[in-house]
Amino acid sequence: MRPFVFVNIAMSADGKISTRERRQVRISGSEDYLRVDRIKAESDAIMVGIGTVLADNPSLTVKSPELREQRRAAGRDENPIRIVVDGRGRTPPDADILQKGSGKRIVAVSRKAPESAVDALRQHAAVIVAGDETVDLPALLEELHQQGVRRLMVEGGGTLIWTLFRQGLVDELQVFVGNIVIGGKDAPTPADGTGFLREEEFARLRIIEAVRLDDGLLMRWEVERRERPAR
Ligand SMILES: NC(=O)C1=CN([C@@H]2O[C@H](COP(=O)(O)OP(=O)(O)OC[C@H]3O[C@@H](n4cnc5c(N)ncnc54)[C@H](O)[C@@H]3O)[C@@H](O)[C@H]2O)C=CC1
Ligand SMILES: Nc1nc(O)c(N)c(N[C@@H]2O[C@H](COP(=O)(O)O)[C@@H](O)[C@H]2O)n1
Repeated sequence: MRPFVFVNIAMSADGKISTRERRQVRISGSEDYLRVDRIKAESDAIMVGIGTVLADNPSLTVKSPELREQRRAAGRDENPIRIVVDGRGRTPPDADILQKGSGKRIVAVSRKAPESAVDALRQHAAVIVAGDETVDLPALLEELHQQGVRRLMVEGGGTLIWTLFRQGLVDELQVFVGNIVIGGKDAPTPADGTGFLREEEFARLRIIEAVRLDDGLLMRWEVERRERPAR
């Protein structure tokens, strides 16, 4: 068993999620940031890849005091469990995700992570070891489900999102398309990695909602369920 997994990402009108220097850019407007805060507060856990932690240093906390209070009133931690997928244990111990806000943190590492890095991370987070070279995502999701995570939000980046799609582990995709063009063939996109080659491999989506938000567009897609071989 695994949690319901939904991806939320903001991209430019030309399909980029940051610049080619991987510098975080503001793509969402204020309405979308409020929406993101809401869906974060509704989630049991929020997950990013180490590339995002190193590039953006996000805290992934719930920003609205009202939403944090609602979570507390419901007997939950103020913030969802914050998870980093980090094969080699490269999360800096002073990263905002480990330091800012209350609540649980999990760093998921592979068996390739140096023991010294894992020991340092254990001072700030629970560490889950899954996979030999990279993090074994199906095993991680199963473990999260066992720990009570039912609704998992994935905030990026493109490599992690691609791997989840490749392994058939995404249930819903929410994309905010902002009114900017970033350009650059090397600028990251919502699903990077190697990409599918054959049409029968493509993840197929059904539209749930498309609404105007800020000066952009919010699209919600359901991912069609089918057996897809992991490569
Ligand atoms: N516009 C937006 O909404 C967002 C944009 N971003 C942008 O995305 C970029 C970062 O994305 P990426 O470099 O692709 O990094 P990423 O955040 O997807 O992390 C990927 C890294 O995680 C590690 N990893 C370990 N096991 C893995 C597994 N099983 N599957 C995948 N990765 C695994 C690897 O070191 C891999 O390189 C930054 O430029 C950031 O600004 C990130 C989040 C949201
Ligand atoms: N929804 C959204 N819109 C944008 O325009 C963005 N640049 C991002 N980036 C994501 O938000 C994280 C920042 O989190 P904190 O504010 O530090 O909690 C960043 O790491 C990206 O995952 N998102």
